[in-house]
Amino acid sequence: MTDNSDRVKIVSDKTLSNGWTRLSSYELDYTDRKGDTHRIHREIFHRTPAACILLHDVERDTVVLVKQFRLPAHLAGEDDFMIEVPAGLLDGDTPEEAIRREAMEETGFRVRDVKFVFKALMSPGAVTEVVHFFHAEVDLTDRVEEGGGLAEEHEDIEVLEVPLDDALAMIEDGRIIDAKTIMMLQWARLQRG
Ligand SMILES: Nc1nc2c(ncn2[C@@H]2O[C@H](COP(=O)(O)OP(=O)(O)O[C@H]3O[C@H](CO)[C@@H](O)[C@H](O)[C@@H]3O)[C@@H](O)[C@H]2O)c(=O)[nH]1
Ligand SMILES: [Mg+2]
Repeated sequence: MTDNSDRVKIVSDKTLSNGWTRLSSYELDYTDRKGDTHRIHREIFHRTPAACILLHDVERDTVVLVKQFRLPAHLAGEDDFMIEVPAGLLDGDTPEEAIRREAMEETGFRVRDVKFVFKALMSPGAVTEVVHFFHAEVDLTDRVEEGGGLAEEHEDIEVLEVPLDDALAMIEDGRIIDAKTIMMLQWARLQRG
């Protein structure tokens, strides 16, 4: 990693809103590649880290997806119910602990061996969220609970088992528009060779 920290000096950080997610307004002095320093203003959402997982039944070549209401999709004029890979916030756990917990809560699948694949910033211009991506092989005996999400959190999650090829087709026809889900399904396609 290149250390460019001497090119960035945070001048001020003002909290504009401090609800579920903190939104802050920054002033920073940024020194560009030519060596000129500029005062820049940025508004940033301080999102905590998250994890997601592709649960793949290799034998049947199916993947486990979840479908749930997403207000931002509704507001953007897209289908309110998004089809995604299981995901959740780390809530202070390690990424691996968190994704085992979320897989169980959302899908009822017990995850045995889990493989870290990559991590990604999903909206690096404005959002601090880092998502850790995992993969696990599952079979029918791993579905030990119903899933569906936490009732006390008003999660209302439908669990889908979809052939990988059908899920890939759902990217093409626009039924899957969630970035982390598209990334994981494309990754699975590449693994298959
Ligand atoms: N009170 C309150 N609760 C919220 C709010 N936003 C979310 N929640 C609750 O916080 C929990 C978040 O559920 P998780 O399963 O931990 O996260 P997620 O919503 O699935 O988020 C994942 O996918 C998102 C969309 O791709 C990502 O944005 C997110 O970082 C993560 O990867 C849910 O119970 C939801 O009700 C809010 O503004 N206020
Ligand atoms: Mg979730």
